[in-house]
Amino acid sequence: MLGCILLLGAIAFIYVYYKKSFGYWSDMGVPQLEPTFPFGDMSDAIFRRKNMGDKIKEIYDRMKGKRYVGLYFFSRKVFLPLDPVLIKDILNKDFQHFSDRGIHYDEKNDPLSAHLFSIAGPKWKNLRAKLTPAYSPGKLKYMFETIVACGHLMMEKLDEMAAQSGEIEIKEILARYTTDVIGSCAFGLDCHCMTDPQAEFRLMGKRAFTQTVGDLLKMIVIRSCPPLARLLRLGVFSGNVTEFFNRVVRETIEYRENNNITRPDFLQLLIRLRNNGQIEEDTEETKKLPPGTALTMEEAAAQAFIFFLAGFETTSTTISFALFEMASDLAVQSRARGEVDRVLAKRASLTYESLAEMTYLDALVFETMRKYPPAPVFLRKCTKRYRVPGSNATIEEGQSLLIPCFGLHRDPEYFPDPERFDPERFSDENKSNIWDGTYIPFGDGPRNCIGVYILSFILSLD
Ligand code: HEM
Repeated sequence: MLGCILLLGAIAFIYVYYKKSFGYWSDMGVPQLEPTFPFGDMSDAIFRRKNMGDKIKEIYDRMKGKRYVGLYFFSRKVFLPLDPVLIKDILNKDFQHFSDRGIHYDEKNDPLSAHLFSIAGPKWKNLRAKLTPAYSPGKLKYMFETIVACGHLMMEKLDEMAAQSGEIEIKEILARYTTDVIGSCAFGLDCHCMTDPQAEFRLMGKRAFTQTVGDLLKMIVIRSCPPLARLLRLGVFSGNVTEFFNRVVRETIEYRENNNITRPDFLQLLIRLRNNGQIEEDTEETKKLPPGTALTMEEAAAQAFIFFLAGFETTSTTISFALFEMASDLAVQSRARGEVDRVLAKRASLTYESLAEMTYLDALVFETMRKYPPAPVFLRKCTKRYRVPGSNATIEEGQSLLIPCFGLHRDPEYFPDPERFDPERFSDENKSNIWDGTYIPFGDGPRNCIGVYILSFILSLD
């Protein structure tokens, strides 16, 4: 009996607490929706009735005309800026207030989660500066031949499949292609995904992006109560995935060091960073950073892991949508094919330089990422109290922000007739008409996508 009374009391207390919390934004004069107990505004996304990108776009469309909206994830307060000028300020000019993403990581118990995408504060700043040269176009030139070789292998596989009857699941083939590419460029390993659909790298990549009910419950604990997640030692990824990537990186590094092998790949750059704390001669900027940046084995594994994770799914999704649009519009397809044929006719084989001549293909990829941004919404965490310019609204330290990339990209005010696929929007004549801050597939500001140069290779060489 006493137990029942205590339970009812606790539920009543939580209910009242949530109800009070749900008035936070409107009390501050920030527009909000109608949050429901206990999930706030996010029950559709939590229960997978809608994906997060679609849910935030729905809110974006509904609240269009406002500069920002206040949301609730359970009782947590989340700020959603809608105005591209404000978004640009948050990501660039006022970056010092929003330098983190607020993604859970646990260096001690789950070191693979402590990668460039998730880590925070000075540690991120330091590592980003040290890793930036590894992602530069100069360093990436060495990957060119590897990517071309993976592309040839895929063409052979597609020819073989086309000769048989039946459908081809192109997204799966492309995921195997991009896994092979990233596997060679990041780890220097031949992952064999194109020849073997059950290759371990492919299975692990698939597992990392699949969410089981157990994963969902774990995520709810991680997002709503990070200290409890740490106490329970909940890993962000499944145990198999963590164990696999830690092992691959450790074994490969040890093998290279014991046998004095060096290879022109991302792992080699990490090995140098691990041993020397730097990749290149220190620049004026990196000299100013605090010392002690040499990576541990676990930290190196985490950086190779994010290179893999951030790389293979985003690029295979983009190529799949580009192929879908080309299959749906033969004029677009024949223009792209004509350009590739013209450029290739000038040379015996594909070269690094020839990519720069494929301007229509470039525009086509840009338009694909406008219509189908692989990261439809991305995150920031407020690290220093922020007064929203031109208003009385404030964002407090610790609160999260969602950046509505998908909403902006499909907003008819910025991209007329947004459902129409039209690479001409990104032609040399037209691209200057795109409003600043409305096209952000790679994010923006100091914490934008570090892989921009690599992916232009992977996408164009397909
Ligand atoms: C179509 C392909 C890709 C898209 C659309 C994309 C998009 C993004 C976006 C939106 C972010 C967050 C930006 C922000 O918060 O402002 C990001 C971050 C990041 N991306 Fe990509 N990405 C792609 C491919 C890649 C590739 C190929 C790599 C590496 C091989 C990569 C590595 C990363 C990393 C490490 C970060 C975190 C950077 C940091 O926090 O300092 N991405 N990406």
